[in-house]
Amino acid sequence: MVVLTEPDTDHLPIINNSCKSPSFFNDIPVIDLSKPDSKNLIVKACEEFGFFKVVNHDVPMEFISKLESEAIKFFSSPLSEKLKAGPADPFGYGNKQIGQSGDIGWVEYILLSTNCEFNYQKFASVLGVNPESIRAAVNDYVSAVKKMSCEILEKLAEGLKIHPTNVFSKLLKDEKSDSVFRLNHYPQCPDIQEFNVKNLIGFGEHTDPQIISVLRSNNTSGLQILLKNGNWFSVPPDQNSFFINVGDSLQVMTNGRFKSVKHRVLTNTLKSRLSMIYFGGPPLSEKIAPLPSLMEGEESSLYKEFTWFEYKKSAFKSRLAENRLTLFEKFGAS
Ligand SMILES: C=C1C[C@]23C[C@@]1(O)CC[C@H]2[C@@]12CC[C@H](O)[C@@](C)(C(=O)O1)[C@H]2[C@@H]3C(=O)O
Ligand SMILES: O=C(O)CCC(=O)C(=O)O
Ligand SMILES: [Fe+2]
Repeated sequence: MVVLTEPDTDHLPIINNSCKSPSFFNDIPVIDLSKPDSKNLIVKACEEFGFFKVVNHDVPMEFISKLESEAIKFFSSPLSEKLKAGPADPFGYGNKQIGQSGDIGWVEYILLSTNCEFNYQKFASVLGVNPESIRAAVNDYVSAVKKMSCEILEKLAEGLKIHPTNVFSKLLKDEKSDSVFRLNHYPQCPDIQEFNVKNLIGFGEHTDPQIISVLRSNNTSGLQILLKNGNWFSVPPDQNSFFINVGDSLQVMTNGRFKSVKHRVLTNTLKSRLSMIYFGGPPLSEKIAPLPSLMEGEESSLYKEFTWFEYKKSAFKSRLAENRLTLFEKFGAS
């Protein structure tokens, strides 16, 4: 098994060092959820970038801090202990290997499903604590972030003038919603500087397959998004806010009006990064198709009919950087 020990620059994906470091993207749309005009700003941000930052949210800081401190304790444990909570197949503790198709990055993580009974015992024994305390920390955080995601999706529907406004949020609220939660830890990597390598890939470029992704990180940079002009931009970290990504399924439901945003994480060689991401997905049996109320005039669907189960099955066999929607496009290459 590959473990996260010394950086091995022969095997880790590295960004060409001769490239200029991407600049910070200071024009990220900032959505204040307490403001009445936020619904229109959310639509604009999804159309322009598929990405935005949320402030004035109702997620209690104590839920964030509690989970963050449990995650720090977990990732600071000896590797031999952490490996007992793995391998990620896809759920569990993963180290360097991302997914099942050969992708690697300078990252260790915990991936779990929000609706399946999860084996918290595995994590709790690493921390030497009661599994119930970990379960509670994850559940409190995920429930609050899911509530905020539903609020955002309802505002989005309002902004798009879709009725009823719960078309998207009901998919996350469904008890069979196939949502995922992930804790990513990108250890600091000072040794790498000896190799004159500044940019090591933590999590390679990709889009998220679900409807919406909600990310919170500590104050370490690393996240980058690809803009329509083909340039990568670094997202200034903000531990008090959330960053929202449009996922592939929302792209399909809006018939391409919103694009799922390509993003990646480069490691910060001096500081470790810790991120928590909630991926809101529909039930497995849900048909993913453009909403009829969004189709204008003679507009026809850009996508073949498929269920989330079919998409997920195909997505989880793909490489990280692949365009997973191509297979499902009506007029695509396939
Ligand atoms: C290489 C892969 C990892 C991934 C499954 C996949 O085959 C392609 C999509 C990847 C992704 C990206 C967003 C989320 O982090 C994730 C959990 C997901 O739903 O799709 C991961 C998958 C993973 O890490 O298993
Ligand atoms: O860890 C991060 O900051 C982002 C990771 C990510 O994009 C993912 O897990 O899908
Ligand atoms: Fe992602």
